[in-house]
Amino acid sequence: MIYTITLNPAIDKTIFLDSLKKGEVNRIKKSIKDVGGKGINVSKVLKVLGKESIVLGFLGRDNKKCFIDFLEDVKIEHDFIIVDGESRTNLKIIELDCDIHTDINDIGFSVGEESVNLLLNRISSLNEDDVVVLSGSIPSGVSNDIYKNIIEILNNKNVKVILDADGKALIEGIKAKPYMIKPNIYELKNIINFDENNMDSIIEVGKKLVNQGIEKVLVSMGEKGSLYITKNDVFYSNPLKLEVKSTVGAGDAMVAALAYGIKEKLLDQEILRLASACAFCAVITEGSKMLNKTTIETIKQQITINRR
Ligand SMILES: Nc1ncnc2c1ncn2[C@@H]1O[C@H](COP(=O)(O)OP(=O)(O)O)[C@@H](O)[C@H]1O
Ligand SMILES: O=P(O)(O)OC[C@H]1O[C@](O)(COP(=O)(O)O)[C@@H](O)[C@@H]1O
Repeated sequence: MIYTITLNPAIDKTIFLDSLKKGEVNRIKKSIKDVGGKGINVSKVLKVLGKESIVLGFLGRDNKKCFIDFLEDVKIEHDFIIVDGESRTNLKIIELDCDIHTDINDIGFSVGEESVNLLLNRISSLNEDDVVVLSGSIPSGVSNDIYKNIIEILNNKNVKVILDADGKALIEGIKAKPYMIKPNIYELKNIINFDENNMDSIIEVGKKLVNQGIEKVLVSMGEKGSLYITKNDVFYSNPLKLEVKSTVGAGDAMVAALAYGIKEKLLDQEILRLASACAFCAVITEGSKMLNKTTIETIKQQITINRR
């Protein structure tokens, strides 16, 4: 089974306005809401790809219904630890005049030690064939080394872990050597300094991480495409020129393809092709709505992968 772990779920509220004027009253043209948070988004894409997954993590008691209703509606299994308070709402601002997309992500609820222990116990029951996705920010009350602790538990059981995190959670997490990581270029820059305009420099950083014991590193570079670095290969997925509707969930769509690829034992090149197709499909989809499988298949045919 694939388990996705979302410690800090979110309702993504996307608002569309002509342009954001700081210090003034702004009028919204249109707004949409999606149930999100990184792990939940990964499970949504896995569902579209035809793979079952179970969503674990924390959920705020006060608005848990909208998450649970949505997941049950799309038939995604879940087993959350319910905590006091409300799961956050993250604001995604789209300025139509200048096509600038801005994310404002809330801190979220606070989680107590007892809830953390309940989650760690749940994770301890996973087995060798399982794949685990750990992604997103860490809520307050939870230590920055939670991902490191979880990876250590799972590595001891030979469970493959994909880590998609930022800042201290990523720095700590990679110390435990997860099977895969999917940093975007900014997340990677936060942990190691390199020249982001030089592809060889990015590859060198990826190889360094692989030499430290992380098997595969997928570096996503927004509109510049992505690099997949493994022990023996480096593949580059070329960007596609698309009408960008929302980049929210593009990284999560890639992570879903990584988990799918592990389970289906796909070749690295095919994993990258699928990851790119899912990401591009997310980019042409409004908010973080469910993707369309046929669109993913169509985009897949247009993707060029080069060995570097
Ligand atoms: N503006 C864009 N134009 C085309 N593709 C994009 C764009 N933004 C993201 N993507 C696609 O989505 C992938 C993930 O996006 P990225 O911004 O790097 O990750 P994250 O969503 O994790 O921050 C990219 O590698 C690319 O394939
Ligand atoms: O946990 P974080 O880092 O605040 O991120 C949460 C946000 O990430 C998302 O999962 C989108 O992530 P990506 O754009 O990186 O795929 C949103 O649904 C959510 O609002």
